Amino acid sequence: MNPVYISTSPILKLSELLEGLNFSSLFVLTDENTHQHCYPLIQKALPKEHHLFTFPAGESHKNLETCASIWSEMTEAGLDRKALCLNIGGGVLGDMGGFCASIYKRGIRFINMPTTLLSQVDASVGGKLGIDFEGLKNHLGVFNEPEFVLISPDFLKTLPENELRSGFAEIIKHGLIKDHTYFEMLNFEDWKKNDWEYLIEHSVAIKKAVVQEDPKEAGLRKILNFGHTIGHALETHFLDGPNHLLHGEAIAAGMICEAWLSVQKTGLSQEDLSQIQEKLLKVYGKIQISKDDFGAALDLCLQDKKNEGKEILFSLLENIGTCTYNIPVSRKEIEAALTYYCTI
Ligand SMILES: NC(=O)c1ccc[n+]([C@@H]2O[C@H](COP(=O)([O-])OP(=O)(O)OC[C@H]3O[C@@H](n4cnc5c(N)ncnc54)[C@H](O)[C@@H]3O)[C@@H](O)[C@H]2O)c1
Ligand SMILES: O=C(O)C(=O)C[C@@H](O)[C@H](O)[C@H](O)COP(=O)(O)O
Ligand SMILES: [Zn+2]
Repeated sequence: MNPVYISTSPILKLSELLEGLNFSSLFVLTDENTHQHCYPLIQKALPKEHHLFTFPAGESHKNLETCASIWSEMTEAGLDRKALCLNIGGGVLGDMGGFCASIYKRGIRFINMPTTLLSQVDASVGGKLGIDFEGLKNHLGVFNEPEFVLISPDFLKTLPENELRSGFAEIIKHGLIKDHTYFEMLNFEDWKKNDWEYLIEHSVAIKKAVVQEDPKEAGLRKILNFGHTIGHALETHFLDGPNHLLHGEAIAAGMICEAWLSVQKTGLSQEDLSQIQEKLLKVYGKIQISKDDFGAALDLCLQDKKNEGKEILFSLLENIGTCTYNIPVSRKEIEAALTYYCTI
């Protein structure tokens, strides 16, 4: 895996790192918010001549149409194979910018500067790139590594609170799947008071260790997907409506449903379920799901990338800190998990 740097002097670090790369031109990608809040914080580190492209923010723009606009811009800017793409943004921008760079002229190099908590602790690390397609999360994509990831916790100063909370869900996931002590030390009572710098470092270490063992998700890496089979289905189902969910909000609900399934299927204790549920509900509350949503959510689970043939395969907990994968779960059982969530 290529290096992940965490630095409180992003201008100095980026200048130094850019010097080591021999590139013909620099293409900088931002969305409308990171253009305003993040680009100015590192502009001084960039060569005066660079090409800046900004697209609209949000999950609903993580699609082929935005990719087409990025590829057109890269073409108009005359980027050759030695060009370098700098992604400044959250998970949407990193996933899509990396994907566009990987496809353009069969691949140019790219760098990730993640600017949300979620992208700093999770999305920027591990080389999963892609976009949503026909209402399916990350349906088109590739595995490919950035030259490096440069994380600056300073970016978080302008991040809206609901986005910070969304990122916290992936941190909670890291504790649940790999590190009981980490889960226990998280502050759920007053979640905004968590020590983000420490959590970024520790979560990146957990994610790196898993990805290094299984970069292309042949097995072990599936544990990083705990909460995501049902979480993605909910995120996608509610994407364009009034009950729109951020990624982490959907995953938080998904983790409760999948912790319940873990009690039924992989021996998670009832006490552990109660603890997980209580802590997640304290931070995220309960999302509005009704029986009318179940059919669409169940159909979406059929498209999960962990599945094999017609079998829906989940990653489930054995206890807090240990996760197993490739557990077949029937439609009926998923429906029961959603019903459980509705009744808590
Ligand atoms: N590749 C992976 O391994 C991986 C892992 C987890 C999630 N993801 C993907 O990541 C996406 C979610 O990422 P996200 O939560 O970062 O969402 P995002 O990229 O949409 O960013 C959230 C919002 O915050 C704004 N923003 C970003 N940085 C800011 C800053 N510093 N100050 C002010 N505003 C800022 C953005 O413009 C956007 O409106 C989802 O599409 C999810 O599927 C990918
Ligand atoms: O890195 C991984 O592997 C993950 O599963 C991390 C997830 O948090 C992330 O949301 C990822 O994008 C999900 O990937 P997908 O393969 O389920 O689309
Ligand atoms: Zn995720």
